[in-house]
Amino acid sequence: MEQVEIETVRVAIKRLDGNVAGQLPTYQSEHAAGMDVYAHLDKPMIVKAGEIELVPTGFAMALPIGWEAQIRPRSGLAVKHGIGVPNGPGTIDADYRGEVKVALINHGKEDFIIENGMRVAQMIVKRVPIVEWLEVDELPTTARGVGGFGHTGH
Ligand SMILES: O=c1ccn([C@H]2C[C@H](O)[C@@H](COP(=O)(O)OP(=O)(O)OP(=O)(O)O)O2)c(=O)[nH]1
Ligand SMILES: [Mg+2]
Repeated sequence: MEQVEIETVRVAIKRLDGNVAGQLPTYQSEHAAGMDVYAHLDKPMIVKAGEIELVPTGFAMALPIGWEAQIRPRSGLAVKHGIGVPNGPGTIDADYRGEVKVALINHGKEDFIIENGMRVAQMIVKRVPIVEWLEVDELPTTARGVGGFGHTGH
């Protein structure tokens, strides 16, 4: 694969009580965009059909200021079992020091069992600019203007 500019970022991560044997998020392939995130459970959890559960991961982190993490669904779980992330992508703020948790929703017809160590979602770490509003009376015009929500056709 062609080597272009690669950016790396160091992020402080902490295993929470009981996560000594647990796994921290890991890339599953050499150039994966997302790191898979593991359920950290004492006993299996059930996400009943049509319901939402919050899955603990056993870690907390300190993202650098100006960065965020996104918790996204795994396609395999979505396609095979109807498992999604209801707040997807979930947002982890740079100032959050609590346990990272994964909200899962079961859109399928069958209850879904989560075992300890199951890869329940994936996490992407991204830069996010801090916005300063510049309030104006008139916005710059564009060809699109106010057209949206299917304005350009199908
Ligand atoms: O999938 C997620 C989404 C959020 N969080 C944690 C980290 C995030 O920084 C915090 C707050 O999330 P968010 O801002 O999305 O939720 P809120 O409802 O606005 O809560 P708050 O008022 O605490 O910001 O919850 C997770 O662990 N997993
Ligand atoms: Mg919030």
